[in-house]
Amino acid sequence: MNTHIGNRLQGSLPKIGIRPIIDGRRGGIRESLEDVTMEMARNAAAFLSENLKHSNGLPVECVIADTCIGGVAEAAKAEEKFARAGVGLTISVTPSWCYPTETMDTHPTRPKAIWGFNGTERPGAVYLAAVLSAHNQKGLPAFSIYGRDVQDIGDTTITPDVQEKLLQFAKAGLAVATMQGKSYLSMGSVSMGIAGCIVDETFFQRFLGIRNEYVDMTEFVRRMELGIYDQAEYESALAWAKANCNEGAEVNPAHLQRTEEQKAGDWETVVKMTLIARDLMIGNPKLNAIGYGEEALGHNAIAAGFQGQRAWTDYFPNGDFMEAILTSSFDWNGIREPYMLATENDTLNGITMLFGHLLTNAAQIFADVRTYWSPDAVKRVTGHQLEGRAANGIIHLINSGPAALDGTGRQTIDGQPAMKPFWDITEQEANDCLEATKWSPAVDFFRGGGFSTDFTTRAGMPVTMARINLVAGLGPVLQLAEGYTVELPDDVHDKLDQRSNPTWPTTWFVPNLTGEGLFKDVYAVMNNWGSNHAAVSYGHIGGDLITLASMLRIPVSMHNVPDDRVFRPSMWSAFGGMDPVGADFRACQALGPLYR
Ligand SMILES: C[C@H](O)[C@@H](O)[C@@H](O)C(=O)CO
Ligand SMILES: [Mn+2]
Repeated sequence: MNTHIGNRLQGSLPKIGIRPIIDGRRGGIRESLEDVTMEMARNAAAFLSENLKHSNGLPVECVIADTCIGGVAEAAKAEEKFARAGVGLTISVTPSWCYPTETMDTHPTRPKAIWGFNGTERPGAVYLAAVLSAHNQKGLPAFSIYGRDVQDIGDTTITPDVQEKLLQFAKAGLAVATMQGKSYLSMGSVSMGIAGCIVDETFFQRFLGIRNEYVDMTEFVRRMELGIYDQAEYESALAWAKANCNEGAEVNPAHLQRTEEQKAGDWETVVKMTLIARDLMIGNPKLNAIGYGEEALGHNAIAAGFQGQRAWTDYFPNGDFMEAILTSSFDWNGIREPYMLATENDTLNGITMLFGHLLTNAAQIFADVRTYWSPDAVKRVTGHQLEGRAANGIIHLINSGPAALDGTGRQTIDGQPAMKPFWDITEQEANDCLEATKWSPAVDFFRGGGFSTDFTTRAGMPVTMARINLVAGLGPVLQLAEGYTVELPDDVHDKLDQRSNPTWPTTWFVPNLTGEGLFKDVYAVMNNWGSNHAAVSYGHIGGDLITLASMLRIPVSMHNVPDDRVFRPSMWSAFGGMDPVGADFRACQALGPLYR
């Protein structure tokens, strides 16, 4: 049962502003267009509200300007209404010719789209072309939505191609607006010299509109020792963990095994850590009641990371239970929105997870990009010939201990494995995810013990792996690969898993190949990955990620998304539409980050 709506964060949910644009000439023209234009706006609003939800489960609201916008006075009035309502992105709609610079949305940072009706009784497409040229000339990029087939004026249906573009734009625009003003919370600092953990405040502030917050991991010790957590919740959480988390095999040599007594203590610690990390991220009113008003507020963190190794894990139980449970869509409180929490405080992977979450509303898998297994290598080691989707080789995604339990693939859509928004997950599915997961005593890397998440993702799940990298002289770049999860015969899996780490969560991934360049073969994808980590989202969401990246002015260095799902502001084609990858880099560089 969906007992919780989403996470409590400060700041209102962004709305979509709909701007009905009209030819302002009175005495016949404007009058003839009023109804059809407003109707187009109402249709767009209804369609978006019916099809979109915020990641916390609440419906997306649209705000329509009070009147059609025929000139600058009405544009300003709409703007005033939008500012009051908290509009985070706009869609201008029109079936007719109107006056571009007098009616356009000139907000400097808000994502914008224009839907120009494809009819010819009145020239909506002429306006669309003219207003896009104005946007491009003024450096205010806008997305162009233009139906493929001519419709009759007054036809209120939104054709499937237009629907797709409205949704792709709106999802990415909502993600941009949702991130704005929130925080990323680093719990600890840089783990084991991993560069992605270094907080680049300029990136957060200027590209994402996110502020950076920091706490030392000693804060966990203080809260555990002084009892700064909700005692009643702690008891129910511990009881739930005991009842629902199956302990996995002990694989440590005898001299490294922790005693039963130590393990019992470790369970108490990891449950407390989970409560504390969540309270640090979003606060907890219960702490107010026990005299900790400041702690009750939290850090308004839409995403966070936990350093773990090694300052913490050399002495305390590792963060695997905390990271796995918080990034999952359920816990002792029931089914709820997953938290975006990066292992090793890899801030760049944490933000990639956040992108995936805001675009899919579902949990994300944090993974080490560990091994490319060629068909020959698998054959040599196991005697097995890879076949089917795995025939060209596989990439072993395996995080160093935790991953969202949604990653087991035990939720389904039409019988196929999926990771779903929390409001679509059934209690049975949550139980199946728990059932498919073992919690094994941590291995030798973790001197302080803890319990790692061991599962194997079910085959046949369409997924997208992605990663933001920071590159000197370039800034942030996004890379992504759409593909599928696969499974191997048990004995083959075990042989490969044993070589890596049998106590950690495995996703066998196969990218969709194009036969050329970075997607020439599976090896090329592995070989061109920009770091040790990736975030894995449910579905083929490369198109949505590309749209979002373009809004933030983050170029995409590597993707395998078919052309018809690449949707960027119209300005991009002027930077060299014959060479879309190069054009993306040039456009992002010329515009600079979204926020100054
Ligand atoms: C346990 C190891 O130290 C792992 O944490 C390490 O291989 C990584 O995950 C690096 O990202
Ligand atoms: Mn790692």
